Amino acid sequence: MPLVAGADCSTQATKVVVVDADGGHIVARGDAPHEVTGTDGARETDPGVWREALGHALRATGRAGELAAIAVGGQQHGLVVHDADGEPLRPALLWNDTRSAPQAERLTVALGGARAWAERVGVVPVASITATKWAWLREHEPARAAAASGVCLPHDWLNGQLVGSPTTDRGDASGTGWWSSHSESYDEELLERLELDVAALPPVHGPADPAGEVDHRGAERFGLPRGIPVGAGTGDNMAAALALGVAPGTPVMSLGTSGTVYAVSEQPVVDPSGTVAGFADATGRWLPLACTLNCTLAVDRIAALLGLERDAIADRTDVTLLPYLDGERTPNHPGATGTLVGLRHDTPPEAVLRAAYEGAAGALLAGLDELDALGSGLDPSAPLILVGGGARGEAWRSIVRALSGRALRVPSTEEHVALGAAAQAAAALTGREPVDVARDWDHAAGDELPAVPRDEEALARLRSVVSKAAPLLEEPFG
Ligand SMILES: Nc1ncnc2c1ncn2[C@@H]1O[C@H](COP(=O)(O)OP(=O)(O)O)[C@@H](O)[C@H]1O
Ligand SMILES: O=C(CO)[C@@H](O)[C@H](O)COP(=O)(O)O
Repeated sequence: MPLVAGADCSTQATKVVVVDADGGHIVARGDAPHEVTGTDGARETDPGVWREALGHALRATGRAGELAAIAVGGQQHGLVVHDADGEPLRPALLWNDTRSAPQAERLTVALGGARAWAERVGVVPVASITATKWAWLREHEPARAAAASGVCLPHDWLNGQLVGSPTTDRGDASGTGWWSSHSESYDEELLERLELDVAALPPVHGPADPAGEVDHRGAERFGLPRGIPVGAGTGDNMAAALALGVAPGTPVMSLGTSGTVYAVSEQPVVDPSGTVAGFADATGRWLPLACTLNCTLAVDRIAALLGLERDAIADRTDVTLLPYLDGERTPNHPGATGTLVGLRHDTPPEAVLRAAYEGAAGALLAGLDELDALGSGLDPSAPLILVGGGARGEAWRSIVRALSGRALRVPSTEEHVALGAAAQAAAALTGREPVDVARDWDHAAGDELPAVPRDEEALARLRSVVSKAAPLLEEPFG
C-alpha cells in the first residue's frame, strides 16, 4: 500500500500527514513550530525555518523514507525573495504583515481603482496581497529587491527545496495580485509597472500537473526517497477546499491564525469592494474568499489577558469587542487596534471573552454575507463546514452557530490543508485528478450540529459598532 504525504506550512507551524494513497487514512503525523517575528505591523519568518520545520515534521512521522509521493500546501501571499541558488535574501514578509498598506492604496489607484483590479486580476490590493509587499520591498530595501533572482510564495519556495527550483499553481498564484484569475496568466503590464521581471516568477501549474520529482538535495534535506513525484501543492485555503471536496453552494469557515470563509464557484468572482477575493482554486474552479487577520490567536490572547480558559464564555453579552490586535483586513483597517465598547461595573470577564469571539466570528460572517450577495449561489440550507484549529473549540462552535443561524458540520478528521496536499501527492503518483482522489477519501464527513435561530441582536450591535468605530479604526491611537 503506497504511502503519500501532505504538508501544511501555515503561519504557526508545519504539519505533515502521511496517508495511504488508496483510502486516504492517516497513518502518521508530525509537526514543528515556526517563529514569527516583528512588531508594529511587521510579521516575518525566515524561509529557512520552514525548511527546517518540514524536515522535523517529516522525521517526526517516522515514515519519510517510505513515501511514494509528497505535496505542500502553504500560507498564502507571503513574499519570498531568493538568489540564483534559491537561498532567501531576507525573511519572508507574511500574509499578515500590514506594513504595505500605503503601497496597497497607491497600487489600487494606479490601475484605475478597485473595480478595475477586481475585474482584471480578481483581487483588490490590501496589505496581504503579495504585489503590495514587493512594492514595499522596492521602496524600503531597493538593493535587496534588485538582487533577487527569484520571487515566490512560501509553498512555491518549498517546492523548490524539493525539486530544485520553485513552482507554483493557479490557486496560490491567484493571491499574488500579479497573476489574473480571469485570464489565468501573469499580468505582464502590471509586472512592468511593479518593475518585476516575469522571468523571476515560478511556472504556474494546473491542478493535475506535478511540480517535479524530489532531487538529490531534496532527498538529503528531508530524508525522502530520491525521484518520488511532488504534487503541484497550493495555497492553504485551496488545499483545505480540495480535501473537503466541497460542491458549489456549501460554505466553509476556517478558524486558524487567519479566519477565512469561502465557497467553490464554477465562475470567476468579481467583488469591487475587495472584501471577497476572487481566488482560483486547486481543482480548476474558483474560490471566492474573505479573510480576517485576527482569529484564534487574537481570541486566545484576550482570554489570557482576562485570565480565563478559552471556553469560559458567558451565555450572553452587552459588550462589543473588535479584536483587531494585528490591524484588520476584513473590514480593511490595517492600522486598527483592538476596540472595546460597552463596559460596565458589573460586566463579568466571561462576557468580554464572549464579545471577543463574537467580534472575530461576526467579521467572518459579514464576509460570508458579502460572498452570498455576489450571487455565489450559496445554499441557505447547506451546513457551514467548520475547519482549522478553532473548530475543536466548544466556544467557537457555539458562537459560530449562534451568529450564522446555519447547521454546522465539523469534519471528524483534522489538518485539511495537509490532507488536500496529500490528495495532490496521491494524484501525482497515480495520474488521477486530485479532485477525484479527495472525493474518494471523503474528509468532509463528520458530526452535524443543527441550526439555531440567528442572534440578530448581537449581529446588529456588531454592525453598528463596526460602522461607528470606522474613523477610530482608520486612525488608531497609540
Ligand atoms: N481545542 C481548541 N479550542 C480552541 N482553539 C483551538 C483548540 N485547539 C487549537 N486551537 C487554536 O487553533 C489555532 C491553530 O489553528 P491552525 O488551523 O492550526 O492555525 P494555522 O493554520 O494558522 O497555523 C491556535 O491558535 C489555537 O488557538
Ligand atoms: O491570507 C490568507 C488568505 O487570503 C490566510 O488564510 C493565509 O493563507 C494564512 O493562513 P493560516 O496561517 O491562518 O493558515
